Amino acid sequence: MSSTPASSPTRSAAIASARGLVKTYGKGTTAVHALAGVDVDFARGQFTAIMGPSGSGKSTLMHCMAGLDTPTEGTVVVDDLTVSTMNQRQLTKLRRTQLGFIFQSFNLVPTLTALENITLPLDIARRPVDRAHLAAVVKAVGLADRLKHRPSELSGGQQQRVACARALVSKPSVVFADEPTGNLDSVSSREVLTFLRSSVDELDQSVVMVTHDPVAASYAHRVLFLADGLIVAELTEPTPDSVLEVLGSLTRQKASA
Ligand SMILES: Nc1ncnc2c1ncn2[C@@H]1O[C@H](COP(=O)(O)OP(=O)(O)OP(=O)(O)O)[C@@H](O)[C@H]1O
Repeated sequence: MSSTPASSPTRSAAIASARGLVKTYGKGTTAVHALAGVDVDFARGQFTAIMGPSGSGKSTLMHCMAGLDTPTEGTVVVDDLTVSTMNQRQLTKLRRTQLGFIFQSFNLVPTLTALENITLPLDIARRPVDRAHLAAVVKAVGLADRLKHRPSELSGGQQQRVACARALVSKPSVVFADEPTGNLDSVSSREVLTFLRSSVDELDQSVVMVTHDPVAASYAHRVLFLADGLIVAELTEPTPDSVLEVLGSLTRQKASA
């Protein structure tokens, strides 16, 4: 009998997790505890948003999870691989083969077409392009008639949708998105967020997104709230109003502390 991926005893329910995650910048009296002992599980096949005030540790958490930064203490596991003990060569391979990234600033190569940008990670890794998956991703981001355009010939929203397709085309274990709608108007933001959500619901992707925007967070299945380097609250099935309410109560707690 073949077992489905979800029921396999060897696959954990969390696509990425951290235990006792500490990140300290600097030393002695000038030390900044960006992460102060975070325990977190990001569910497989879910869209998770990370929110919190400026300086609460959101980017640091994402960077430690994605092997872009090294934790001071604690363990990070992504798709059953222990990231926190990897050397630079292993981290590079992990990022190239297992992870997808979407940044606020799109980070497309200006001289390449949209299609060449999308397949670039596979070309760099010398991996074959799964044509059926590429077609599904291109269709999902609604870029089929823009594939020959260069980034300068695309709107900001279209450029970010190219970046989304690039992040997904290699079927990564998890996509990390850092403020993906930070440079977009509300219409383009909605397109990108709808795509990210559908990549989870329809393409079985796992997505972790840092955002300041309660509307963006409401597209996620779950929102985690950071304050002073710790996860202090969470919401499932968020709405913009419920997210704003938690953010407001965190701000009030901070003001009265
Ligand atoms: N390379 C660094 N060197 C020193 N301190 C750093 C460094 N990176 C981050 N920090 C500090 O760590 C803390 C957490 O930063 P981080 O960027 O993770 O917060 P954030 O929640 O993502 O903030 P923002 O919403 O403003 O982007 C802040 O106090 C920040 O100043």
